[in-house]
Amino acid sequence: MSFLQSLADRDRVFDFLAPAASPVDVRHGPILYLEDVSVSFDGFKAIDALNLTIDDGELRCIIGPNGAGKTTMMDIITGKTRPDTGSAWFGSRHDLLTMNEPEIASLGIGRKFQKPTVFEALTVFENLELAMAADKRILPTLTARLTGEVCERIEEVLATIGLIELRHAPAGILSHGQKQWLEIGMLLMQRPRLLLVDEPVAGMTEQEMERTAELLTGLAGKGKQSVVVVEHDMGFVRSIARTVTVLHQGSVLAEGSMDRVASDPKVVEVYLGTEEEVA
Ligand SMILES: Nc1ncnc2c1ncn2[C@@H]1O[C@H](COP(=O)(O)OP(=O)(O)OP(=O)(O)O)[C@@H](O)[C@H]1O
Repeated sequence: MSFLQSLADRDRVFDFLAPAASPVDVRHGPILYLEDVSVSFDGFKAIDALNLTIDDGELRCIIGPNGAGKTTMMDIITGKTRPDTGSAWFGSRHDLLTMNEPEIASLGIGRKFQKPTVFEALTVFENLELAMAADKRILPTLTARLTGEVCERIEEVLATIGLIELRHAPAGILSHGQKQWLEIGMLLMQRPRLLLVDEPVAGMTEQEMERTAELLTGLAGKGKQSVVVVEHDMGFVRSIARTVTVLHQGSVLAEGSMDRVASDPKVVEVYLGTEEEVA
């Protein structure tokens, strides 16, 4: 069938005309809701009856010793790992356990892995442009109007991540911290509602850590993004944390303000004898 013929086919739904996934509904509850989630690997319970609730616009830090289940929890939220039991909802409409990874990403859940994976030969601007093109709901070449919108969004994101001056620089010359911000920017291009960020400040200078703290706290907000940060650096967690969740052996050991969890004897006990220190 020719393209013109296919346009005349009244029953055909084109990808670029299809409505975007129904928006996340947070009117009556949290943006992310995990209930009684468990998963075992070869009989070992990596996640054990985990309950976690993240509110719209919240910035949540997740801490826990090595092997506590932090990565596995992120894998479950993004559809990479399917739990054996439990439920996982994105707002009140989207049952995450019925969806695959691309479907979950297109709902507005973005994940930033620890190592930055920007395209080094492309400029900062081009990296952001490419991130937008990866959004199947937008055809960047469709019309000039769309291209204008894309450019506007890129400018907004450049300002948010503090890389306006470096927009034409190849990503390969950026510092480690700047690459991390660019990758966060690439996620922002698709206007996620929930950002999962894994160890964002590992390997950063003090100054870069401060800038990252500002960036992440600035991103979180009702109707903007909710941000979940998994981080080992306790100084950084203290600098950004409102609510901290401590994972241990696949379930929540403690939750509350940094001061509250840091003085919880159960938390002190699991961190004793490890390299990390809750301070
Ligand atoms: N695919 C898998 N197969 C077998 N075991 C796994 C698998 N994924 C995770 N595990 C185990 O599950 C437990 C939880 O691992 P996970 O990586 O989620 O912990 P973590 O809190 O992210 O640790 P870290 O801080 O070291 O990254 C660990 O004991 C790990 O060895």
